[in-house]
Amino acid sequence: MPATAISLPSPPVPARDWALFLDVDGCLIEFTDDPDDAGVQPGVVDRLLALSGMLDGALALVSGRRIAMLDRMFAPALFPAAGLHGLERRLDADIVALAEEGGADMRGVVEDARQALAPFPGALVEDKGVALALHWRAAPEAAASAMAFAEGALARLSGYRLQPGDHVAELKPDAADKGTAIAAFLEHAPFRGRVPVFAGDDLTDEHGFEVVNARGGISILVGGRTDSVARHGLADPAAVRDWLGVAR
Ligand SMILES: O=P(O)(O)OC[C@H]1O[C@H](O[C@H]2O[C@H](CO)[C@@H](O)[C@H](O)[C@H]2O)[C@H](O)[C@@H](O)[C@@H]1O
Repeated sequence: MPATAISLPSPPVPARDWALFLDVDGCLIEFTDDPDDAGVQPGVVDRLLALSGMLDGALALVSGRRIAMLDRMFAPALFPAAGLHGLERRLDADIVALAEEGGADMRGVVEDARQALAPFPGALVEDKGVALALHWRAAPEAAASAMAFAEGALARLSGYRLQPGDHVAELKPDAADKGTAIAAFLEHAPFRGRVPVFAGDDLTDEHGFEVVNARGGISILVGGRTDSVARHGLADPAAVRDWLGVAR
């Protein structure tokens, strides 16, 4: 039975035998109206690098963003990462893409999405190549139109699924999710054989929580969602940074 975040116990302090997986938006960093305005607070990168050293490198970012965008946000660090909700992966040097860039069908959907959201100032279309996000954080009145557009567009995109999120609807290939990405990392050094720990806030993170729970790990819901399978909770990104030991 899912529990409310407020009833979830806090996670233990990070331990040397963990494989630590961290979601980004809404978990490590606060939400902003425009995804391009989101930034990583001072001290976060240095602390994550220190934690990665403590874990012999077993720390990865697991995000809906592209890995190239994560690299810009967390520069100069290049952490192991899963991007696009698991469709991109980097264990050490190279980024492996599990789905091809969107073709003509996707280009048409992107153009039509821009038209569908044009009447709603502040609503945004984020073109991620193989995936597409329709955002309405700054235009809540666009929510129903964005969801209706995304549901309708699925018929035009073979092999795609709708990934709902926090003030966002995303269209992405159904080839992977955050759970399959975490499971794949756990097959390889330095992640293999460690206690999997995953912190995240959104519906896409539930796939990761399920994998971590099934392996006896530690799942951590950030925020107050009430429909999660996570077994631990933290209130917000500031609490996540405190838990990780980021200096204030
Ligand atoms: O898996 P995550 O790292 O949490 O990424 C999920 C999506 O995050 C971004 O959108 C979210 O954050 C934006 C910036 O704060 C916010 O404006 C938006 O409302 C949120 O949904 C990102 O833009 C997406 O591509 C990610 O999939």
